[in-house]
Amino acid sequence: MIKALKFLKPYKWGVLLVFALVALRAFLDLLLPMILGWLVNEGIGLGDATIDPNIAKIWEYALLMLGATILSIIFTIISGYMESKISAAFAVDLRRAVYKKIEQFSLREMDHFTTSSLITRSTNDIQQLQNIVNTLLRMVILAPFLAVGAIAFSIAQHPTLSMLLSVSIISLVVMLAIIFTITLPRFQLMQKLIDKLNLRTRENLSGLRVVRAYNTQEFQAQRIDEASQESKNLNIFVNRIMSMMWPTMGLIMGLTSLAIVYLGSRYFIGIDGFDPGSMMALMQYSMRAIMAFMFLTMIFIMIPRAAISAKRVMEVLEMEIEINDPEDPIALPKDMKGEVEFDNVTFKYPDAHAPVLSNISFKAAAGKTTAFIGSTGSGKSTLINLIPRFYERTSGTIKIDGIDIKKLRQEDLHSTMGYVPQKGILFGGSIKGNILFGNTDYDDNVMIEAAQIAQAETFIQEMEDGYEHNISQGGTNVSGGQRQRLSIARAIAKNPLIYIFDDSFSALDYQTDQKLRKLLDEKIKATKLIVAQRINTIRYADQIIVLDQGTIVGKGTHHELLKSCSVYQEIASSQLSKEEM
Ligand SMILES: Nc1ncnc2c1ncn2[C@@H]1O[C@H](COP(=O)(O)OP(=O)(O)OP(=O)(O)O)[C@@H](O)[C@H]1O
Repeated sequence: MIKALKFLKPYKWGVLLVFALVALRAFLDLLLPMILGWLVNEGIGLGDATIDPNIAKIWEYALLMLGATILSIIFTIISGYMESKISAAFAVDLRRAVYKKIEQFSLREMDHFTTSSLITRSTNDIQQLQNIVNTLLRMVILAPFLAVGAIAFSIAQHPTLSMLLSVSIISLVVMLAIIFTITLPRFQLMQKLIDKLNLRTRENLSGLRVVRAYNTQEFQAQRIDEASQESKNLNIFVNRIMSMMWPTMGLIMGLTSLAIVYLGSRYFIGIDGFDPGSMMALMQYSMRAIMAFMFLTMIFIMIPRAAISAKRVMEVLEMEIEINDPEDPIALPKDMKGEVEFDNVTFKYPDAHAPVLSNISFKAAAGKTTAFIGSTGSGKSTLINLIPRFYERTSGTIKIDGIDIKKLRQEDLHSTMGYVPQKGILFGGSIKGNILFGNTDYDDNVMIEAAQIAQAETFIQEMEDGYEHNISQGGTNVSGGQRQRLSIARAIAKNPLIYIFDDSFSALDYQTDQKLRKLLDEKIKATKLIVAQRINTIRYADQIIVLDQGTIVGKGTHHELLKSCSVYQEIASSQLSKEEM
């Protein structure tokens, strides 16, 4: 919690001003009952029927009370405005920091938190913290100030009667302690249930078509309903208990007033200068003291609740990032060629028992095409993901032009690469924006040539606004093949040294696949690393690496492998005709 509150540091002067305003307000609030007491005694003259009301005094004290109230309102408005502004700015800073941190996450850290939980943490949890900061700014000074002030003034009015307050305050604190002992542990559970609800809703919405096609709407709805019921039941339970808080407090306040009036008028009035004005003031101070203890208890209660959200947010911010830039990075040489080398690389997923890649060694020559093939789950995507350091190899070395990629800044490393993921990913915005995503020159000719090579130009031109056509969020208004081609065009427009195609041609028809690869070979002289399922996509590659259960079982050209590698032969025979073989 304290660590999260450090994000308030840039606003320390604002916070101090709020505290000063709140203290002034509390001071004015404490003056009011005293002035009321004077007004009653000196103005109305209650308790002595022989004295006429002193209208001048009533006016004087009434105006004094009005002035104090107006000032208090002004301070409250200004401090309220500042509290909202500071807490909103605090939330923005925190959200920005969380987002910045998540951006540095490797896939390992993303797997650790899960996307849904990261969304809840950066929205709901930060919102909770914003609310708490807002409330704390107001109460952290007000509550102790009012509590001490109200009790001191009560004692000054009548030490014996003010003992009643201790009974009221103890009952209040006991009542609140019971309520919060029951509810607090449930708050943590509540955040977890929100995570779960988010996860299920997200899963269901992104797989909506599959859900419909398999007529499992009811089953899915039931799963969401289950999560939502759990959250609902818990919310109802917590709110039911919390709803007892205000009425009980009202009861305690009422009983305290009653006791003061009864005991005061019966036993103490007229003794030792205890007059009706003092009794009224004492009543008002008691109310304020009870309120103050209510605020104080709420602070103690809110802090653990906020601490839960703060902990979840700080977990993200403090997550040790596995993949960091080296302290003393090597600058990218100017004349890079783009040779990629794996030297005895082994990789194990964090929670897995066995490595998915073992002792991988190969060299992908600069400017040549190296392809990876193997059965599903053989480790092709994992291998290719190690090159941009999306995952960190467990042992061995990966080099580009002889430089260990660990010795490069990640930004430099990524600047050498055009990465096309298995699932074409597009962003909301124009086609142009998507293609020129990594091209800092924003050159239209580059865009058009990239689209031509990627076989995307024809369908782009058929669209009403051509390159300005709007891509909806997640690229849902283009087909799978179009999405892949636009992703490929994006990599080409970046003009990288090394291309990484992670099964990026799978949604293309045979003809388009052929044309695209032909143009890639003719026009692009960079190093190409291609993961593919189809032999036809890679048969002309300069080198083909065959993977089986995470190890290399064959290396060579199509013809060499057909002769020497049984796994390759098996894949080829399942895909090619006898003549092609
Ligand atoms: N994030 C992950 N955490 C743990 N294990 C994983 C993770 N991703 C993949 N795996 C496991 O690693 C192995 C290799 O997966 P990978 O995706 O690299 O295979 P692939 O050859 O690319 O498969 P495909 O051709 O089906 O895409 C599989 O057994 C898979 O279950």
